[in-house]
Amino acid sequence: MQNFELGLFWEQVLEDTKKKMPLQLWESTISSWLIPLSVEDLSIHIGVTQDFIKNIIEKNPAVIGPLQESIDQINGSHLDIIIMNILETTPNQPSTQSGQSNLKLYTPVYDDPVIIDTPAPHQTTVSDSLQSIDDQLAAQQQSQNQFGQQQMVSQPEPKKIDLSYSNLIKSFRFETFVAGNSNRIPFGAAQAVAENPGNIYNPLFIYGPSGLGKTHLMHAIGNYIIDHNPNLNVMCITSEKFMNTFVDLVVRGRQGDVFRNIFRNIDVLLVDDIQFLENKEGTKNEFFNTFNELLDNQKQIVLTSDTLPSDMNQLEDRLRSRFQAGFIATMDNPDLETRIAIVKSILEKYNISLTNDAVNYVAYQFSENVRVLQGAVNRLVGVASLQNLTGDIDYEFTKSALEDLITEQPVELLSIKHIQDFVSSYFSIKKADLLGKKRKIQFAFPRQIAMYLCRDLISESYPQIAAAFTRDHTTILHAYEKISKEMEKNPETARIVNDIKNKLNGCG
Ligand SMILES: Nc1ncnc2c1ncn2[C@@H]1O[C@H](COP(=O)(O)OP(=O)(O)OP(=O)(O)O)[C@@H](O)[C@H]1O
Repeated sequence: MQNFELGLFWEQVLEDTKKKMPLQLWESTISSWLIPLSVEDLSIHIGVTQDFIKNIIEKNPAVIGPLQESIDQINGSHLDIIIMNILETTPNQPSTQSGQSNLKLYTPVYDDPVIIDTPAPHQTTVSDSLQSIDDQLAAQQQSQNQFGQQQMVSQPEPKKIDLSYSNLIKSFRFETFVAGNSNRIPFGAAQAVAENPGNIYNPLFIYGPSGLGKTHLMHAIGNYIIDHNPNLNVMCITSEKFMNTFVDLVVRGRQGDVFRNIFRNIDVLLVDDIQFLENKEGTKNEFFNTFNELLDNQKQIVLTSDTLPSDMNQLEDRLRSRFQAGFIATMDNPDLETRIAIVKSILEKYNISLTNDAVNYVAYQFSENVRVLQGAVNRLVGVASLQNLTGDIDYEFTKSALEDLITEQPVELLSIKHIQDFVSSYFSIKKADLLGKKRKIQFAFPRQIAMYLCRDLISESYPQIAAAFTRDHTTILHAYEKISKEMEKNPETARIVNDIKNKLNGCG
């Protein structure tokens, strides 16, 4: 097992299991949930991020059967499958009973699989690796400073590094990104950069909390440029990979020229999670040099970070001011409308549909970030396919399938009744008048707005809204069109409707 490449092995397992199971089931279980961790002795360790996934995989013969078969076939002999919840594993916890064997960790980052050989029993986390790289760097710089030149200590052979491809995730494109109020500015800035690299918003600094789509937007820029401008060299790299490359080539390999040449030839540099460079002294300096050289030559730079440059306390002023010199685009948490659109776009991919109240329920309950929302939809799809559900998934099924993912007090679902109550109190009219037949403007206008919102905000069907207002569905259609046009013509109507929407969404 000395040369065992877990990344390649897993790719074959994915390919093989895909042939053995219904595509939908494969996509919603094996391909999206499992993270290969290591192969030790006679077992393969596979990580998941939630206990229920472990249960679903282990207990379902339609999933565990093909998985076991493929693993054994590709390995050439039987391997016990051990599924573990990686979020419950503490960094220093021994991950093997056997004690001293070498553990191969596969880090599922976007770029090439990284095999990190670490002596068991201590499992190495990404941040451990980063720390140790930085320690080596610091040690080398110390020896350089002390003796004025590089000490001739024996160094391991430099690793051959392939940076000839761009590491872009193909599915992260502008077309697959749902734009809404919370991300319209970064979305627009990203499109502008993609259409005109090097000439506008340089560097583009995409900032926001975890899971809101920063990486997606950055890859979308890269994919767009490659499609429309194939002559440009695009490099997409995590700050961790930048650091590893620097250490391998410059620190261990003493091939600084090679390193600089690689980066000198880039037209578009996309660096994810730049905040990790904040404390890495040597790498930070090299990054500054690379960054300056590219900017001076009008090459495009895009950075993502969950920390604003002004809050990166360890960053030197010269780098901070360089980061701030371009455009900082902030991603906010998506509002309800955008979340509903995201849920629908994920469901489209799976070719599965939910009733409106089920969609609203998911979008309402999982508001933390898009990654969490995606996880909930994937889980729902997984549970539905395991039960061979056909037709629209309804509210009750959705609620029970996602029940244990909801840790806080469930949020009350936005419904037609909720909108009717809110609109009548917003305009200080009685609910009976909102629902009644009086045609005076002070009742008719709020009534039409309420009808419009039931359609626009929670996507209820016209017949359902009609029933709730005891009207014909053509009346609802008319109200919807009237308010839509009125909002375009009259800024005051637009302001009122948006104000109600924000308040209903909990943002006002
Ligand atoms: N507006 C959106 N439309 C469609 N998908 C989205 C959107 N926002 C986020 N996603 C999806 O959510 C997931 C998480 O997004 P992403 O990895 O880009 O987040 P991030 O902000 O870079 O998070 P982190 O800081 O943790 O790296 C991805 O699968 C991405 O495609």
